[in-house]
Amino acid sequence: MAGFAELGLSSWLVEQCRQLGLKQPTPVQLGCIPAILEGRDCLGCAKTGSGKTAAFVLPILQKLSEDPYGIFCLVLTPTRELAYQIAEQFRVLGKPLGLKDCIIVGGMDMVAQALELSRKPHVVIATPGRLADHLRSSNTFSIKKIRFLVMDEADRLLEQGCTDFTVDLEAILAAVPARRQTLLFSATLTDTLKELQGLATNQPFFWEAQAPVRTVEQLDQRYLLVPEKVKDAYLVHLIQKFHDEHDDWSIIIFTNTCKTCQVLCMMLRKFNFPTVALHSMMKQKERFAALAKFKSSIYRILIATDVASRGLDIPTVQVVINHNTPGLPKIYIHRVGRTARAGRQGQAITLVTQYDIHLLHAIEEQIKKQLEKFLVEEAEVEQILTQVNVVRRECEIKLEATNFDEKKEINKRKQLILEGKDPDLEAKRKAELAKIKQKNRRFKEQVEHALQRQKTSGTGHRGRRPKARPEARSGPGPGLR
Ligand SMILES: Nc1ncnc2c1ncn2[C@@H]1O[C@H](COP(=O)(O)OP(=O)(O)OP(=O)(O)O)[C@@H](O)[C@H]1O
Repeated sequence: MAGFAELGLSSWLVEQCRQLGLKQPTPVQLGCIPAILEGRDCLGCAKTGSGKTAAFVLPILQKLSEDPYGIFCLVLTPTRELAYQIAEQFRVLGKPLGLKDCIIVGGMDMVAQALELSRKPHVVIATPGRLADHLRSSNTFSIKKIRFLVMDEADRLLEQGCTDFTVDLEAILAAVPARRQTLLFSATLTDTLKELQGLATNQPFFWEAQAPVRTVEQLDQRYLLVPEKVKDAYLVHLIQKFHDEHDDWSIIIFTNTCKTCQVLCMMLRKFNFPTVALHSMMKQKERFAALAKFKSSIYRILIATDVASRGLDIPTVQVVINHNTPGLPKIYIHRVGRTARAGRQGQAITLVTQYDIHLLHAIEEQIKKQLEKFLVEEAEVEQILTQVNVVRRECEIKLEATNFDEKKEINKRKQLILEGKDPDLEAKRKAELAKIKQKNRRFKEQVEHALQRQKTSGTGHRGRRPKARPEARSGPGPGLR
């Protein structure tokens, strides 16, 4: 197998890899590094924890060492925490170069960032919203001459989720040169490949890991069927079990909303589990502090929304628990990918309520693997059921007293005003967009059902309009909020 030197990397970079303990390139590194060094655009799709970051950091550092200037490279990433993690890889691998990097993310001081940008760092690592704000409001820096544009978690940057980056990306793309190398990476690139290909037009090199299953082999994936009303008792039971059976344990729990995340964090603390929360309603400093405490194992449980589902590399995480079944298979892939990284073992347990079984099936279909049932001692769960429900209710009441919902609404409005938008108009626009999306989704489901029916009946009637089946019209169950 080729080593880092055979990929065309300079000896100083090979030495940096050795010092970091990277002995052999991973497949995505083997595939992408030579193409990037040749000057080609690159779309790299490989499983979670397979070393995609170094696959772009190493060749960029090599090119930077040949022709150093600032701003040489711009890396875009969907979350603030991920921006810091990528910057760290640049710093460690680029140390002999005296690399200057700059992190531009929301929630941090804008003036200090503007100053840093004006000092022409070699590499800027940014979340789109804050970088676009700087482009709109400041002329003390330019990204007109960048050689590399990297989009990490590229599919997330392009999709129109609850954080929609489209407008900010347009502003950024208008400010970068047409002649550049564009590198796009994710574990789920194939879902948005067409849109992404429009961005990478310079002899694009597409690298995708060939594997029958879309999640890593070392990951033990299970589901636990639980009634909606008592799922928290199962959660507490699961954590207690890991606590009792392992000396050294570390768990990430994913929830669907900031409020659930906060309530569950309070609840788990009441049960004396060392828990920290991470969600977008927290101040940025609190977010960083929480992550640092979890990384250093001061706290063994991180309870988070999907703000932590992508990219975070915390080697000590042995278990991921999905408190809700993710509504999209790709969210599941990224969440469970927080464990079993870089060849390590890991376990993922997804709580599935009576309303979420169709979501579980969709996940299994996408990852091309059936999840096994996780077995628990029901009697043990029953013993704690009432206590857990009472504690959760207490925590809810306590949280409500802090006006959590109201604060969330105010925060949202503040953010929109800062972006120069009218909050009321935005709410209307969002509602309309949601309606259109729902209509499209229903139509897609109807077509899929019709096709499925055609396939099973084997008649193959062509040109017939698909009829809606009642369940296709009913939409997601209450489990999917
Ligand atoms: N060649 C290598 N040999 C051993 N470990 C490696 C190698 N390259 C990277 N790693 C390590 O593997 C871990 C995962 O890498 P990385 O965070 O880049 O994964 P990723 O593919 O970007 O995952 P995700 O899709 O979750 O973002 C890191 O801790 C990194 O240091």
